[in-house]
Amino acid sequence: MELQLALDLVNIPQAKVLIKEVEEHIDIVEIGTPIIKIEGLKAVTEIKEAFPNLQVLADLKTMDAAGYEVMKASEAKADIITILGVAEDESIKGAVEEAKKQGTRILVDLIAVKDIEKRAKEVDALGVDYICVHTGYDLQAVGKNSFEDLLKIKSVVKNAKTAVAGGIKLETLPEVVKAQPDLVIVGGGIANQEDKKGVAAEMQQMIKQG
Ligand SMILES: O=C([C@H](O)CO)[C@H](O)[C@H](O)COP(=O)(O)O
Repeated sequence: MELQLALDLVNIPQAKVLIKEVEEHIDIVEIGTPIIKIEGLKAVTEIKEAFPNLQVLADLKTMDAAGYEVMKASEAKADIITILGVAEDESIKGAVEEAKKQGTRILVDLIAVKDIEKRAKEVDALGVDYICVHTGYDLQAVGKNSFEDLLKIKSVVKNAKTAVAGGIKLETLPEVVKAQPDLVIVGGGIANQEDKKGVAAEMQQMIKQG
């Protein structure tokens, strides 16, 4: 099981300060969709160059022109790139094909997918690397989480690694760890805490104990 820190509501200099504080306790750093929209793919390049030992995920949430976007994010030094599960199969196939050429990996984000099990099975057959259940900020705001969805995909996904994101905190992490995803994605649960390093260290320990 790996820990990914998601950074969404910061700029590049703020991201660097935050990563420095917790880098020894995380495996992957996510350059979130809002950062990429505001700063561009140079955010991915700058973070990878500053932290070469961390894997960097570019949260593009690609919906179309997938091969092209994966090519550009790979050239910007991303290790993992996200595409939406609601995208067409052709887009997901294009993303997988380009990632193979570039030596990068694809994470499918199932945000807004209605039939989670059906779509997880379909994208698993398309050869993606990770399949992620995700309750976005706007559904978290009305009290939803992804824990049941994680159990659903764990029962059908055969090839890809499973991932979970959306409002995970230190208090809810034990429930997540019990379901044994391959990747746990935490944004505000670390980034918005006073003692970021302490929280990341505790999370890392829980994840390692599995
Ligand atoms: O992907 C995300 C969201 O859609 C905003 O871009 C977040 O990175 C993801 O939800 C993890 O962040 P938290 O929910 O704060 O843990």
